[in-house]
Amino acid sequence: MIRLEHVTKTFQTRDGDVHAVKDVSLDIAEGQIFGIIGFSGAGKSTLVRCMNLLERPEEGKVIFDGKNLLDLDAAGLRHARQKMSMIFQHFNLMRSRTVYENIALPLRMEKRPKEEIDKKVMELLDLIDLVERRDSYPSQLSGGQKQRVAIARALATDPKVLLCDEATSALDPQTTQSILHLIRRINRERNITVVVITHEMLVVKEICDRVAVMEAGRVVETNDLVPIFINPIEEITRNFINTTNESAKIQELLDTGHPLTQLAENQQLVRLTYTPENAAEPIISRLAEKLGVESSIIFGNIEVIRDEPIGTIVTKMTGSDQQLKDALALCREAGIRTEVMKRGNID
Ligand SMILES: Nc1ncnc2c1ncn2[C@@H]1O[C@H](COP(=O)(O)OP(=O)(O)OP(=O)(O)O)[C@@H](O)[C@H]1O
Repeated sequence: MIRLEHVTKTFQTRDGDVHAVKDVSLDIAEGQIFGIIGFSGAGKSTLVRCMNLLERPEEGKVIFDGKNLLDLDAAGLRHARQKMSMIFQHFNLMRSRTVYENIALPLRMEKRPKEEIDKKVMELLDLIDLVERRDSYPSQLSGGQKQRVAIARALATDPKVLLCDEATSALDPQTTQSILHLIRRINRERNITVVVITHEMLVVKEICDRVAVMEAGRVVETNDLVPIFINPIEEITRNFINTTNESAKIQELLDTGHPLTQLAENQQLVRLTYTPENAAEPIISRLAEKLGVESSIIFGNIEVIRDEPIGTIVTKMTGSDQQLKDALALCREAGIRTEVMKRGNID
């Protein structure tokens, strides 16, 4: 549906060039919810704005529905943009217009007949569950309600793609959940491809089918949701994933030198991540029986991602240098991901 090929965007500023997006290639399939995650300044907003040419990349191709948008004339681009709607963190509603008028606006700009506009707006008000608030002004609505109106307005022109730039970042967790459910419903029921820009892995975990991780203008890792949780390659990806479970707390305990994380010279602290396929493996007893390595569990957690349970435990393993190395190898052989968080002899 959307393909970016070697997209590069540089801003010229008084302080020099800012390389916001560097050589990014991505493939977003029709019907997918595609997440782009990264810290502030990673280039996510610029990248998504390159998708509808709100920012014009100086290099690369932006292919939407088989056409390179950079080759289109003004009319062609206008037409393509009607099929790609966008919602924002701060909703961007017209404050002087009612809910009804805000949703009707894109249709009025297209000079659609009044009856058609009325039918469409009422259908969308029903979808966002705000029929009763049709005559309210944005200032009379909660943040979640405002975002619902923005979503309805974005859907008015029957887009094929919905671009969401930090759409839930200004909302509380409960409202975030309800907006994410609405986005997922729209995706499923209307077959609208969704691109979600976020700095929160919880958002990715909740609704995305596939995710790209951005760092300093580049996409450093892309994968489907479950594999990226089971086997993240880049450190930044691992850090994002750890924000979705309590195992990040272990890092805090490590950083503050908590007694639980103090190690003797013959110990190592290891995070083990396992999936249903290898969960049956009695790894802790096998380490003891086969290698004589003792393990004490200091943390355990199971997350369910797309109905797939993914377990994490953090263990303190005790043994000689060789035994500890063999322990890691045995875990890996069993398909369990291992990450040594700390070694006793390098305190
Ligand atoms: N119009 C602009 N002019 C100059 N620099 C810009 C412009 N827009 C973005 N940048 C710079 O490009 C880099 C990437 O910004 P961008 O907003 O795309 O990142 P982001 O990952 O979306 O971060 P945030 O979530 O904070 O918006 C930043 O260094 C930013 O300051």
